[in-house]
Amino acid sequence: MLKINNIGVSFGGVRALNEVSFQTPEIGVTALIGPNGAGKTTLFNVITGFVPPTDGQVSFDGKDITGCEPECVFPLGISRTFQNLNIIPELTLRQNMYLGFIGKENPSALKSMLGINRGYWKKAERLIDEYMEFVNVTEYASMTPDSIPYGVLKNFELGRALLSRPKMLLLDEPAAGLNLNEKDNLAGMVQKIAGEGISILMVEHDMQFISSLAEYVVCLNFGEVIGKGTYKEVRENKEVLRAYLGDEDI
Ligand SMILES: Nc1ncnc2c1ncn2[C@@H]1O[C@H](COP(=O)(O)OP(=O)(O)OP(=O)(O)O)[C@@H](O)[C@H]1O
Repeated sequence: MLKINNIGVSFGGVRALNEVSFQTPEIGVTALIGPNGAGKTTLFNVITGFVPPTDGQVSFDGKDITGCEPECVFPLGISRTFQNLNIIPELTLRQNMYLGFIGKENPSALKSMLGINRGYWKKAERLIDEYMEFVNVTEYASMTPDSIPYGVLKNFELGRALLSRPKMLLLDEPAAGLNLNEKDNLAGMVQKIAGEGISILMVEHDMQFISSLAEYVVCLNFGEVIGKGTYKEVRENKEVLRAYLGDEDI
């Protein structure tokens, strides 16, 4: 589905990614792991068009999307969440949910003002209700983010990313900052989403969370792939262990 071929990214003198290649399975969950600064978020930014690669190609569903900007990548069916919450503080949760439509479908503003495309907005309202329900945030719909628990806001971001009904979902540290109960709930949701045929690529540090979900794992260190395969294969990979634990602990 997603093919990363020889990707390199340089930020001035910093080589953030170097000759990164892997392919995600057609369906299921792929985890992208690696120590801090390994290049995980940079790779997400390359895939979603926020950072153009210096070298290499990205293809999705057989289409070359290298260097495509976010507004071209998103309508192809790639949706994402960010490491930090991307929520407008002045808007209610429900109002923030509308942002999940921007860029996928662009209803005419004039028709909306004249009330000609009511059907579109009815469908949008229905989808918003459905996905807020799915991620268990309905009871917070009319509240602004400052009075909503962090775990709820993380769930909300997942729901908003689903609103565009993507083929692939990129989750940047979805379990970060969640308690055990919240992580369990999130794992259940991720499993359901994957079960519906949406391919998931997630950056995550929580190994227990990864082991319970990911069919395929790719490990980066200093911008390079140092291991890929099943969770078990990667966990037993000496280079991966060295990157996480240091030489003396192996
Ligand atoms: N816009 C930028 N300008 C310059 N250097 C950058 C930029 N973005 C990232 N880097 C550098 O590229 C490298 C990879 O960073 P990146 O954020 O992708 O790592 P990461 O694996 O996501 O780390 P973390 O787990 O801490 O989020 C780091 O050395 C970082 O300092």
